[in-house]
Amino acid sequence: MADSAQAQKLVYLVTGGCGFLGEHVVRMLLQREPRLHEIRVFDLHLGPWLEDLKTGPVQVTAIQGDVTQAQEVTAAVAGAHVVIHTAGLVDVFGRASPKTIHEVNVQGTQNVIEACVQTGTQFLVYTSSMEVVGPNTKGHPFYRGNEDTPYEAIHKHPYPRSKALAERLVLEANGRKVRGGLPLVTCALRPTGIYGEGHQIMRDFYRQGLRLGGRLFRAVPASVEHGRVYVGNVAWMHVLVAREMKQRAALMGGQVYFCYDASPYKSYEDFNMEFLGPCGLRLVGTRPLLPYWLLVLLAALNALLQWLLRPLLLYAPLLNPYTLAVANTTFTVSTNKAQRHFGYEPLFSWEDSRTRTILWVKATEGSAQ
Ligand SMILES: NC(=O)C1=CN([C@@H]2O[C@H](COP(=O)(O)OP(=O)(O)OC[C@H]3O[C@@H](n4cnc5c(N)ncnc54)[C@H](O)[C@@H]3O)[C@@H](O)[C@H]2O)C=CC1
Ligand SMILES: CC(C)[C@@H](O)CC[C@@H](C)[C@H]1CC[C@H]2[C@@H]3[C@H](O)CC4=CC(=O)CC[C@]4(C)[C@H]3CC[C@]12C
Repeated sequence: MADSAQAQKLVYLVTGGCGFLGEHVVRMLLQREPRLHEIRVFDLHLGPWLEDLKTGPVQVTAIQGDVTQAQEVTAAVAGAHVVIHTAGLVDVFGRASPKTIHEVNVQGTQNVIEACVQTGTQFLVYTSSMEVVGPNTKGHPFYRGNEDTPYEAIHKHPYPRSKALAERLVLEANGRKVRGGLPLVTCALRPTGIYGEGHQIMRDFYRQGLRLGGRLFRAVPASVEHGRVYVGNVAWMHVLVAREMKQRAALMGGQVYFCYDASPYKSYEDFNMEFLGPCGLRLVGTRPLLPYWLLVLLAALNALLQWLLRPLLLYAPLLNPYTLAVANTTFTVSTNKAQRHFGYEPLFSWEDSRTRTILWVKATEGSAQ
């Protein structure tokens, strides 16, 4: 919102502000949004690191709350100029029930929208996902696609379904009159697989490799490319959209934007090795060591075990029918819509993103070297 009132002191609310992406958004706002008066960090689980942010000139307000509780959301939104809604259950491993995923990701998003309308907050940025598009259940590749590329989006898994429903709510809310009579301006950002400092799945792969004597075993063909994007660039895109959407409401309102940077197109596993290799791990096999049908069988066995063990414990391995299917389907984006609409350029180069991620992985549990 680059307007003449540069001195205007703004109040931002970041839901999910203590999550992997959310923390980077909070820190990016503090570093690169000069008009901030207050940043409200709303999350079910508040991080201890928030206390360290309270020593600066910007008021940092930690709010422990649940997006499924409308009154808690309304109280947190009231008085905010901008809401960046990243909170969500990012679960493709069967940890949460489909009902809970829907309640958090869809009803929670509806609560945020209604809170903006009821309290007069005019700008809402929603963290959507590539999964709103695909990969679809037919395994159709999405190769170097953009926001306008035709693609048969078919969702059966609770997570992508919830993201698609929530994104539609956000885009349809664009233009609604908020309290005071001004129009609500909404945007949805679609990151591909986010990586970087704080990525728990990367940490899980690292730990798995350490347990296996410094080795990981290829399960996905190197030819299956997956788009990935550095968390710092995703955070930067959120900050930039929030800044520009007031001046460019007619152009940006109700739009979706893929999050992208210069991260290379590689298979999910080969991309992870860009970071895990320098930390001492080795990816065994130039092609999958097990035939696909056996991987399908093992994934199904994992799903069965999860169901059988659920009354006793949570068994949620990385390999399940959904993760195997997604990992084995090419999904890459090539677009410049964010650059054309609001001047986005990645803040972090591939080299910088890679170095930062490697340093983080090494710091998590020392190096395997
Ligand atoms: N991690 C990835 O590769 C991608 C993530 N996204 C989206 O980015 C957003 C953030 O994802 P991550 O940072 O990866 O996940 P995360 O799990 O690290 O962060 C989500 C945050 O939301 C909070 N949260 C969950 N349920 C809540 C509730 N009921 N009320 C309030 N807060 C709640 C969690 O405590 C957590 O801090 C999500 O909306 C996700 O769908 C989109 C594309 C890729
Ligand atoms: C066990 C092997 C088959 C291994 O390769 C499985 C990898 C698998 C855990 C990941 C492969 C693709 C990932 C997803 C993708 O990056 C898109 C996503 C978008 C989101 O909004 C949330 C995360 C995720 C679903 C991501 C999750 C992990 C993978 C399935």
